[in-house]
Amino acid sequence: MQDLIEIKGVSHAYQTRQGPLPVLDGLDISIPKGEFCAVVGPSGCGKSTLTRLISGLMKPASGEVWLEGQKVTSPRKTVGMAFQNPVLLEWRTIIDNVTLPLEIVAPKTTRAQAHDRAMHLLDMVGLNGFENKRPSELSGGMRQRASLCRAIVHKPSVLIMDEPFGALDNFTREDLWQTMRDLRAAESFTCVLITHDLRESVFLGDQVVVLSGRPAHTQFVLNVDLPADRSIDILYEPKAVEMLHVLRDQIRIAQGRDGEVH
Ligand SMILES: Nc1ncnc2c1ncn2[C@@H]1O[C@H](COP(=O)(O)OP(=O)(O)OP(=O)(O)O)[C@@H](O)[C@H]1O
Repeated sequence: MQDLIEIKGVSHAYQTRQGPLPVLDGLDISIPKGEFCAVVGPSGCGKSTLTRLISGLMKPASGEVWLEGQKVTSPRKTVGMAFQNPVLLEWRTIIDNVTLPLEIVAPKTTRAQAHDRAMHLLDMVGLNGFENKRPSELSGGMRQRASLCRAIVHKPSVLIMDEPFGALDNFTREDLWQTMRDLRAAESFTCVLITHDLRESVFLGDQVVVLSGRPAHTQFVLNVDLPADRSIDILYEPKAVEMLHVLRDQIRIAQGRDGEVH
């Protein structure tokens, strides 16, 4: 089967006043349709750069990114994105924030269809009853739930998330992991998650890709051989604990290659 996301020999450097800054170096990642790929690596190794390349916001200096059998050369409608900062528009209600992508990428959607789709998702993430609130009336975790709904409201085939749970406290974060697990079971997207949290990568991932220090290549790929309907408790079981040890060792190796880690 053809992989839904293929990153083939991708290298990239930023032009800075000090000269070129090589960030990615011959990166290879393959993600089968419907799979969840968590990407971890030392700070500053190029993880966010990778999300910009997959989403088509930037072109790699060399190598190729393919989505659904097509080479990525510009931003695509079939991609949804969620970031650490949910960036909801304060002058719109929560439901109007969630339906926003439909106005942009699917303008033929009727108001009733958009409303039903958004309410379905808000219900799934536990925000039924908050649809007419403004973003500032919600907690950080609730805003991030709304942001996840907005990222998938147009049924993207690819969901790219850059540290979406990074600013939340531990308990809220674990709640959001479970919400993400349930959304994933109900909707059919292929996912790339950038995270600094190894437990998050094991809980949510089908594979965890460890990037080396900058310029990053694929240092290690862990196949997360755990049941799809995993609960948080699974993270305390020996198999998951062993995976976390392996990943921690890999991060140490990656950090050793790049002196600039915090
Ligand atoms: N537009 C840009 N111009 C120049 N340098 C950049 C640009 N964007 C990012 N960089 C640099 O490229 C490197 C990789 O950045 P990137 O944000 O992709 O890393 P990251 O792994 O996501 O970082 P973190 O883990 O800290 O979020 C960093 O050293 C960063 O300072």
